[in-house]
Amino acid sequence: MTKFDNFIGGEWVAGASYAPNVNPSNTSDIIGDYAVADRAQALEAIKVAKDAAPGWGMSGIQARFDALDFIATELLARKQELGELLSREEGKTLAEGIGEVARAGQIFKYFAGETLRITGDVLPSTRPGFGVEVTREPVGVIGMITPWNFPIAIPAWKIAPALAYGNTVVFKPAGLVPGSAWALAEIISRAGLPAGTFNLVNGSGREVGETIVMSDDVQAISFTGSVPTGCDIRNRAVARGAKVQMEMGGKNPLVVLDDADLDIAVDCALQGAFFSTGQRCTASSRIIVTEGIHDAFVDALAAATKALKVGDARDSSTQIGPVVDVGQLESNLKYVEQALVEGGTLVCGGDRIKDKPEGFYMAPALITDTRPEMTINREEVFGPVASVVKVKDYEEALKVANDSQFGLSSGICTSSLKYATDFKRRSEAGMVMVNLPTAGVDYHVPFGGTKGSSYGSREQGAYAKEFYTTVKTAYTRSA
Ligand SMILES: NC(=O)C1=CN([C@@H]2O[C@H](COP(=O)(O)OP(=O)(O)OC[C@H]3O[C@@H](n4cnc5c(N)ncnc54)[C@H](OP(=O)(O)O)[C@@H]3O)[C@@H](O)[C@H]2O)C=CC1
Ligand SMILES: O=C(O)CCC(=O)C(=O)O
Repeated sequence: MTKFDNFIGGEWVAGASYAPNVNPSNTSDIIGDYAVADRAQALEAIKVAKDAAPGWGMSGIQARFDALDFIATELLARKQELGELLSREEGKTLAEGIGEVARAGQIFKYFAGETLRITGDVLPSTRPGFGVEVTREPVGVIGMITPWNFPIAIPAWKIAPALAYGNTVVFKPAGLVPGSAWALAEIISRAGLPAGTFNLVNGSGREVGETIVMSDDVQAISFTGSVPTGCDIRNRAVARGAKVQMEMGGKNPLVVLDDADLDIAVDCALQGAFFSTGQRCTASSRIIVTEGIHDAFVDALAAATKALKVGDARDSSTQIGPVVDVGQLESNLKYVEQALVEGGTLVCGGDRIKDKPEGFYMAPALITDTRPEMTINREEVFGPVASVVKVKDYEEALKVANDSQFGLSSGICTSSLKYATDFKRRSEAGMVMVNLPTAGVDYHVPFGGTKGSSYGSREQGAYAKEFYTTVKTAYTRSA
């Protein structure tokens, strides 16, 4: 079995132990054994990142551009091969896996360009004879803790801006998907960065993650993952004075109004709820439908859901891959069961697919007759499960849509400019979609939410610099 090491201080370093990377489409397929770092190795990665920070922070923008452009170009050239690896270890379809690798490449291209666009301000002072300059400086060492559902795009949208703005990186990927992280690290290892600038420390959240969170030598933490883990990290990192940025999920509403185009609405719901096996923080897990279109919409969505082909992620005919692991599968099934106990009606799916015991396959679940206060409409499921809430009119739909502890993404299907405009203004979400699925975003604009979904400044696009830089104001006596 091939062994894959961690990357610390410019060297490939054996793990304190190794863990197998299992294919969720077929659990007899082991992709490789991946290094698992211990606390001492995490501390070593932090130390070398700290040592490298002054040098990389003072590096020229051409060196940063060249490194990021190199990474981008290789990711784009190898998107088929790396997309296949991603599908094999995470379970999203091959098309989605290839698309995600391409997206990671585009993110690196974008931030390569951003290195050439770092600006500041030159101002007169209020005092005669003085000048003022406002510049963007690196923050220092950035710790990155990432989830399993976007194993290359989420690391890319944290690592690329961190390096572009002159920071060094300690990257801890999710334990379930070390393969994409390793492949990305291997490309970065050849990008010409000084030793210690970028470090991969695959290891457990409890040991490696906590070491990163609690180290005073890590100036900032960027995290994506679950609410409990994110809140715990935020509380501890903020208490020691670190800068933090958290993306912690959603319970994203898709509103369907009577005047919606039925085909567009069904397509948005189907894609938003079930594609990527529903394992997206932007998934449309609450579908809020006005009463005039409700029955026709549910009938059409049920027919489309039943027709979805669930299967091996790398089979080209598959539309929905497996759930990522057995724990997530069991959790999804429990949420379906609880929705029925609380009064929901199961229209289709909601069970493990019996004739595919080799993987973690679940039939996409559509549940109707749900009420806003039911557990299924309050908590993030993170699987192929959608619930429908019937409402009287637009105002009630908006109220139900906003009635959530989360506020990541929201959507509306309507042919009315008036309702679309009003929804964009009054929806309490960080990202709003009109006649589009709640999931599926561009890489050059901000990503993030309101309320319990996010904390700290936005990720992606030019707004990323708020997190990855600190502002310095310099005064000069010029006369
Ligand atoms: N918002 C989103 O994009 C995502 C949301 N989720 C939600 O989270 C649920 C559970 O998924 P799970 O993967 O366990 O999510 P977690 O939030 O537990 O994991 C996310 C990352 O945090 C790490 N981590 C875990 N515990 C700690 C800790 N104490 N200190 C520092 N880092 C830590 C994990 O490491 P390790 O993998 O080694 O445990 C992983 O890298 C899902 O069912 C889903 O609801 C999950 C993934 C993404
Ligand atoms: O909607 C997308 O494309 C991005 C979603 C995402 O980042 C997530 O679900 O974690």
